[in-house]
Amino acid sequence: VEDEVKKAMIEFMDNLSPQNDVVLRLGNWGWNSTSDPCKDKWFGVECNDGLTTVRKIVLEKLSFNGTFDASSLCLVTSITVLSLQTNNLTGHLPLEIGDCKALTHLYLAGNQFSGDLPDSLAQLSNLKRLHISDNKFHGNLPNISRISGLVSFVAENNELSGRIPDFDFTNFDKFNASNNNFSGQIPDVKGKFEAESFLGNPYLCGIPLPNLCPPPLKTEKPKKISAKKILIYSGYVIMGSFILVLAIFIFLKRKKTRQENTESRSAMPSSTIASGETRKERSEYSLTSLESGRIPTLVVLGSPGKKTATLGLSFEGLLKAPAELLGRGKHGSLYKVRVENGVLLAVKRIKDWDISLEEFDRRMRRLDQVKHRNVLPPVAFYGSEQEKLLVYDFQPNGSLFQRLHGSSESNGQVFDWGSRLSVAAIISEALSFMHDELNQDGVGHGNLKSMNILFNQAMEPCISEYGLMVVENENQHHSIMEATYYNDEESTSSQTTFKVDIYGFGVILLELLTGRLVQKNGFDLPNWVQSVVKEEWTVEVFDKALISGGANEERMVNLLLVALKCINPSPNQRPTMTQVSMMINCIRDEEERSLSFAL
Ligand SMILES: Nc1ncnc2c1ncn2[C@@H]1O[C@H](COP(=O)(O)OP(=O)(O)OP(=O)(O)O)[C@@H](O)[C@H]1O
Repeated sequence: VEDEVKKAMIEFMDNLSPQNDVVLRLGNWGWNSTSDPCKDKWFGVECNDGLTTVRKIVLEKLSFNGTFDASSLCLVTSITVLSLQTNNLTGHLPLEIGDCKALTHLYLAGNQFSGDLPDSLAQLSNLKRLHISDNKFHGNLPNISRISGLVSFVAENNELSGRIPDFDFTNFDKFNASNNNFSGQIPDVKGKFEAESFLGNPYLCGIPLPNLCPPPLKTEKPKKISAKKILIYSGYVIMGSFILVLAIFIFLKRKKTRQENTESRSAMPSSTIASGETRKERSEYSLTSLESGRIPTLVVLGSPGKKTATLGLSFEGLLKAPAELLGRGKHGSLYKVRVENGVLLAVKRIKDWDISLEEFDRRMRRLDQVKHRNVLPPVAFYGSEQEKLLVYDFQPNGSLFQRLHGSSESNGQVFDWGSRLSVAAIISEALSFMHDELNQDGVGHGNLKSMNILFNQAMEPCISEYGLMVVENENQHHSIMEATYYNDEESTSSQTTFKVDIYGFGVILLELLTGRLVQKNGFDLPNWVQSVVKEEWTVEVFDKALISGGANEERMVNLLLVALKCINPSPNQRPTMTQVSMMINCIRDEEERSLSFAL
């Protein structure tokens, strides 16, 4: 370990325990300039395997009564875990804590710290656990909700005030803000924490506390309407009624014409259902923007014996059915629709897809020909100039995104290393198959992400929404993260779409390995992993749940290497999906061999 590091650590220790008797004790514990923190195993210090870098400092229950000199300690930028719990440390938490950039765990509970928490805490973007309970911290919390990987915040018994930041509680396993002076509405805790986590804050309100928040104050009194205005409004009403009568007249006339049209089209093949746009009931979504000149048709795909086809799916039935909005992505909205016979469907409504109707029709029929058990085929489609509808069977078991980042109670299952490796292998095989089959057509997935990996009835992962995007000219409207999919010179190649998928798949592998969200509040998973890996191979990247579950580190590193190949900034350097699939299968074979040895 370098001399500067040693010096900084000794300085930090001198401030922690200014009393001589402790310094004497330290004589036996190391912490002096003649020895090495790693090789001579200073008390409370843990290093990397090569004994060159200090990783953890744990100095708990030692009755230290000095101060925390972060300006010295944080010169040791490699520290990931710092625990000074249960001492008698006083003073502020210094601003320089923000320089301890690698920190993942910061435990300061059970001391006499006081003052405001510094804003620089919010710069610790790798932080997972922040425990500061039983101190005298006061003031507002810094914006630590921007730290996307945070899984616990424990701060009971302080004097903290202001609002509780809008944390994303989805990944949290511990949270306690009780016995402080927090006020205002509690943010949505996603049902993960009970009242105990918030009790003892007299001005805090809302779920999960029993006291509801007061309704927002009404600022404006209704104004009196003058006689002049009444006259104007009555004019509008009369004019409105006249327009309404006219509209009904035109509508009835058109309806009659359409009925005649429909009758004359009854000789069409049974898989193509023509329908008019009249309907008495309206479901939550409406297709009012359908252009009038064209009679919309719903094309039902699949063999005639296929379940959904025989259930007599029709466009009109689809429109009438009750629909629930599941999500609004950047490419369109997704609805869960229960059709007449009780079957649940997922209907994707895409607006402004720059694809001709002929190409859309050709593409959907082509996709219908390429079948893989782990790729969800559309069961029907509808196309007009302005919008396209894609109908899929509804998958009841959620997405990979939910499985990784949703609450563990919701599915009651642990997502262990074996299952994650298996998901990676299955999806890579399915994608490799699709890429091979559709190579000539140049149709890739185009929007591969963990939300588009769904678990079917048998809990097998399936790729959904394959081929819904035209990638060639998407550069203009891609998000910041996706911009890295492209390299300017190479983006015009017809193979771009496949390379984009490989990047997307690499990111899914990173999510499986780290358990972290891809991108949130400025956090960028690929960049983060690359920066940690660049320093040196480290287990810090991996999801703690995998490590505590006994996952094999070597195989995790091997999978990480595959992921890094996939997210290579230069598309041409990325492997093909067939190569990726082979690499992952090798890792899976090794895993299986090791399991059979263990038996
Ligand atoms: N067939 C399906 N069955 C059940 N759930 C689905 C189905 N298809 C998608 N979902 C889920 O519905 C939600 C919304 O899906 P949607 O496709 O609108 O999101 P998105 O992929 O983020 O959007 P976009 O592709 O426009 O970026 C997601 O959680 C997704 O996992």
